[in-house]
Amino acid sequence: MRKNRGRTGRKRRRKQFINQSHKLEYIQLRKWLKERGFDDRNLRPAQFSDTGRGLMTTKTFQAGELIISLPEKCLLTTGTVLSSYLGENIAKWKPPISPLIALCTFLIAEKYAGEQSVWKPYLDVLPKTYKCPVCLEQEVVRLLPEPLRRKAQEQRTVVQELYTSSKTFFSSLQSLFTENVETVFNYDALKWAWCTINTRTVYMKHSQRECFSREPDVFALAPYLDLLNHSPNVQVKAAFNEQTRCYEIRTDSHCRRHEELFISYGPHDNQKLLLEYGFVAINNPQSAVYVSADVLLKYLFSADKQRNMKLSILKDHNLLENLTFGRDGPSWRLLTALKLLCLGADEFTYWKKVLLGDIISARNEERSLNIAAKICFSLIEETQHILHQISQMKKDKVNLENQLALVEVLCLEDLTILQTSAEILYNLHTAIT
Ligand SMILES: C[S@@+](CC[C@H](N)C(=O)[O-])C[C@H]1O[C@@H](n2cnc3c(N)ncnc32)[C@H](O)[C@@H]1O
Repeated sequence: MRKNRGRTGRKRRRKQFINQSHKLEYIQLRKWLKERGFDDRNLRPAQFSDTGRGLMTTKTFQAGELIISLPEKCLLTTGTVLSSYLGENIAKWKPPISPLIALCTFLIAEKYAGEQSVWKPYLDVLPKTYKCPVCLEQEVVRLLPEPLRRKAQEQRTVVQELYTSSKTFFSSLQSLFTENVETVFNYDALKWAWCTINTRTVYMKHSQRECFSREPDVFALAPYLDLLNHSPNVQVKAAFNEQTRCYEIRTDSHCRRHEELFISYGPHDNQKLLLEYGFVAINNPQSAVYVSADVLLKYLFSADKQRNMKLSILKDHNLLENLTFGRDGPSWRLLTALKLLCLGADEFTYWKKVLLGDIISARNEERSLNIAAKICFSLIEETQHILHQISQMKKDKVNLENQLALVEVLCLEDLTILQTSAEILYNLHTAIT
């Protein structure tokens, strides 16, 4: 069938969106930004069917063009915090707090200030909740694949410890608040501030200040600019321009009028995107399914006399981590680890050649491809099992619908990768037998 290349066809293929710029919160935000020297006419907030809220273009952007230039006055940095009513308390506090906790404190305090906050127009458009793992229910975290599940638990611990270790500093701010500081700076408030910073800041290096601990001071919240969503298929140049004193982003891609304008948050796979930003990108070319060392070892022959030596070689060469299946099949690292593990007793002396990528024997190639296929099939089964669990839970736990939907998308993406890998493995196997 011929593809419809007419106007209607083109229109139908376009993404659905609803312009949001008429909404009071965005009108107020734009007014606030205008007072600080930012008056953009090329981008509009919009709600997109697939990516949620983002920025839509009102003109075509050419590759290399400046898409946004946000004056320093609009940025929220540790400089903003230090020059605020919190500055004196932070400067006095020993041991010094981290730049991150300074920003969290400011966000929580300003949100509490409500109408009184000069940052209100910005705070009003910030998400009320997040979907980073620290915000997910434990029963949802348990459904995540490894190593994401482990990293999700680590993230929870990091935020909990940050809260515990900051409590005495928060108490020192009591004179600034009428309400009990324990109520203002509660765990949920810190989690919200932490996620705001983790998911929305741009990188901006600030010089080390005595009043802060040695942790890097590299964050800036950039109102409006932080409405830009991520696409794994674009590249951008983003930095603070010392001459113009603006935070600027240039895109390397062409973007047509009335489409969503994307930036890149970095070359992240879906596990990293979910961990750091609480979302998953469909058809992410960077994405991969991880094979843990435990899974790999399940397929090691227990009678293999060289088993321990093989394991220590893999460990020494950092080949027990980052073993993956991608859209182009098993990774070089996974196949190399398998080839080494599959060396026969008579082939073991060639282990260095395996690490260099040489073919040792047809037998070794076949064995390693067989095991790769077994692992791939077991991961397919595991992912299908999780998807089944998710569909059950969706019926029983309606309140977890959004969180479950996120894990479901991740699993579906993983399943596509694994099925593609299984096909590639089949073809490779057929080619050598
Ligand atoms: C810097 S903000 C971008 C604007 C955000 N969508 C909003 O409404 O405020 C980063 C957050 O946007 C969301 N996001 C970014 N890119 C996305 C995408 N391609 N698909 C879905 N959500 C995305 C994630 O929730 C992420 O934590």
